[in-house]
Amino acid sequence: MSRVQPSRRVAAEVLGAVRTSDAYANLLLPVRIREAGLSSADAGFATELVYGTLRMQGYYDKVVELASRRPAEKIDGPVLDVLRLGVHQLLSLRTAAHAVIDESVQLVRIARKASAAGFVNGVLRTVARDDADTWRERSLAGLHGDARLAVEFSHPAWVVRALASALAREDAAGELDAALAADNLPPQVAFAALPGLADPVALESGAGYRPGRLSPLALGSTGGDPADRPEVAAGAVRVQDEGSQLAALALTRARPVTAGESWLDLCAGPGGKAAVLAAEARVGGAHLQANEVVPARAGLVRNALAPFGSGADAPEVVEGDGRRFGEAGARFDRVLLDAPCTGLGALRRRPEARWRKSAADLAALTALQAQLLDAAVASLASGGLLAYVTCSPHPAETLDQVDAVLARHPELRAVDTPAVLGGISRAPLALPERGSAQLWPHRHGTDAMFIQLLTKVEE
Ligand SMILES: C[S@@+](CC[C@H](N)C(=O)[O-])C[C@H]1O[C@@H](n2cnc3c(N)ncnc32)[C@H](O)[C@@H]1O
Repeated sequence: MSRVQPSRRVAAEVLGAVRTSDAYANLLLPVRIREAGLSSADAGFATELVYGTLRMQGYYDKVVELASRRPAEKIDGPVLDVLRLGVHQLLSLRTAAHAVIDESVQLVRIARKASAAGFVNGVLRTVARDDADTWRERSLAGLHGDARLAVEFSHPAWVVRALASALAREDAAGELDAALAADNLPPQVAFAALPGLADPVALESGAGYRPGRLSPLALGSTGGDPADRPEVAAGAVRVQDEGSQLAALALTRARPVTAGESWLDLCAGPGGKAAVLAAEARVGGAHLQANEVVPARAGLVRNALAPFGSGADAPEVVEGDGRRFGEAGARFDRVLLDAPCTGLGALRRRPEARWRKSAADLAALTALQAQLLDAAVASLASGGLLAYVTCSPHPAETLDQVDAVLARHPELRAVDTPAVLGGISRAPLALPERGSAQLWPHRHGTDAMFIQLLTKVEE
């Protein structure tokens, strides 16, 4: 047992928990790393093993099937975890075969699957006999179209089709390979310096930061643990994708803020965009209400907004179903609907997400999105501004929702969102000339956020 490197052991445990108990790798892995007392080098290796294996799982299963002549679903879960980890090391990390095979055999023993030790040994020896290019050719032989891309880029076929149709709607079908490949690369860490609490220009020349790329709040990282930075610990600087920053700023900066405006964040958990809204609201003299239906996530929103205090001008956090805002009640000058969605735009940072969601989840999500959109429209004051945002490029969650809400509500008008973002971004944004903005990892280096501003005409 002692012959297994602790990082491999932690990685196998996390893969097991992701498979059996719906654990989130990004939440569980840091806990397991801490509990195992891994050095920072071992922690980095464990992270690479878990994230890399989960992202490429679809492709690795194809390799395992060819090498074992057995369908992956017929292989015992803990044994398959060890094989996936082994294939990742052999084909992507190019780790020495003897180390991978020896430790993989130990790992199945630790998983109490000693009877599979010979099988694991044989399969990984077969994989190690050929190089990554040979396995790639072999895995793709005879496959065409979506099925080929699904294996090559390790995405479920329905996700390949969703990305293809989103890109085709922008006349950018030729970018599909680049979009799929970008989902398999780790995102760069980006920070948001919250207006009024931190100054990105002052920080960007300091230790640990470099200038951001698109968002005027953004800072890049030169490495190290974000939690070690005092301004991060104080909540003045947050880890946040630049696409999310731009989505929040589209709402707050599309037009000047009038003191006394009231703003609503309808689906606020865990509070990343709410923090940007709260900072912008304070600077402009607006008041923010942040709503979240899941109590634990409402708690996260409270934590996210804690640096803004509890005075009369502090943001208010409320709990409940956002659809209740459609009933009679307060009207807001600006509303953010960052809707629950498939999350297909954040596959880089949630490595297991692509295997968890299915096309069947889409129908329930799109129905909820439409209801939340109706509530957002109802809660919007005349002349008010609504930002409909998803962390998904799936057209059923983005363009189709926008077309449908405009058809249901003749009082709504689409705002030229690429033009608004063009005025906010530090660098030109390659966006198609239509009313909606779709950011892409391969093109913008952000999550694939969709942003559509809408306004209610004055009655
Ligand atoms: C995409 S996330 C929001 C992310 C958030 N804006 C941020 O930047 O941190 C969507 C949130 O909507 C919440 N949600 C789901 N259904 C809801 C509903 N009916 N009413 C209000 N919130 C809901 C989810 O719990 C989730 O926290």
